[in-house]
Amino acid sequence: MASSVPPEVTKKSKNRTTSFKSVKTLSESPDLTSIPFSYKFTTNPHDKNEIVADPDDNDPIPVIDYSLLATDTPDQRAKTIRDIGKACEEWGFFMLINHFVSKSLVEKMVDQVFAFFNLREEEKQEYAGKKVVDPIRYGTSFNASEDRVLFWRDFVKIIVHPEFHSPVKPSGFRETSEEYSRRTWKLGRELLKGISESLGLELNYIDRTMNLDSGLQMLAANLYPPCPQPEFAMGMPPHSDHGLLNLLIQNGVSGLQVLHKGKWINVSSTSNCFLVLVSDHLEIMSNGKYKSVVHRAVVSNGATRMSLATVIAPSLETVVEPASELLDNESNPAAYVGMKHIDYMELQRSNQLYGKSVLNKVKI
Ligand SMILES: O=C(O)CCC(=O)C(=O)O
Ligand SMILES: [Fe+2]
Repeated sequence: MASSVPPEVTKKSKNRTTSFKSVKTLSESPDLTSIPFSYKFTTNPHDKNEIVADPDDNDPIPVIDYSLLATDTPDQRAKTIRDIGKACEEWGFFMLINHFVSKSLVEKMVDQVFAFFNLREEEKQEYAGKKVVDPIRYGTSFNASEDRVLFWRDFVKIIVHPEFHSPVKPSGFRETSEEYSRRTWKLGRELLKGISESLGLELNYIDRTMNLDSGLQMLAANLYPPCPQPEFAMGMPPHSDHGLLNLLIQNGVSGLQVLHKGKWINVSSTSNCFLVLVSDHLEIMSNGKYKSVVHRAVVSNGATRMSLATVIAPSLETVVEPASELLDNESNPAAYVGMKHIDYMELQRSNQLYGKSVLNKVKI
């Protein structure tokens, strides 16, 4: 049976009992030719019957040009809002180009995330927290005490709104992540205005009802070091995210796959483009009109992959339920029960991460 608790690191950090062996440390062992049993799926986790494909020219991944949403030309804005709505309905996902987060800031942020993961293990383990609302939480796998098989991934999650937090090291992380958080928060809120309109609601509907003035923004960075047996390991299993939107960037190494019409579609990385994922709370508030996208991260034995998710989410105290304006007792009754955001996060944290298992718990 696979052990559910990762092997201890030899050196424990001060005052911590939760130390673990990171995948980074493991992957750097000079004699590693196979993965430890605790990371190994006994059957190939990339099921033989599943279809993995590159995007089809006849059904391409939707691309939204942000500059056309921000334009003063009403026709162009209206068309972009329709395109966003279509992408949220048909894919739960789109690529965003021509936005206002500069390429140099994105590159600096990627460098800082790598610098964080390159700190000494004891320095990172200072942040080996347990609770979903720990302001900074460094960990491995998804929920190492719950996961039956460990995932080939280390992560750090940092809450940056409503209060900004940053690890002290590496130097420069605070300044870069503060600016990056500010820009992406603004971008997320602007996108949610367009999304409100695409649902036929007033511009500020989501902002207001999700209490975004005190909304939760979290930076979630993932590191996927080279894996000697990628066919038996998984970086992140199929899942959908909590929150409204996830603005994802990656370091130029592919590995993200989204589930679309029963196929896993490889999403390659293009420069200075955000991958925008519809998340569970947008599915709930839209009463299922927009579907949160199921996605996963596969690993390889090539270069280290890094991804950085920026979660744009309701305040922790907000009870998220279908928007009453969209409901109709006869033709569109509420399909989800309301739940506080923080309770939803706890539910996700205390369960195995798999598909839409958490969302299904609030479905009527
Ligand atoms: O690494 C990726 O591309 C996906 C990351 C992800 O799904 C997440 O952080 O929720
Ligand atoms: Fe995700």
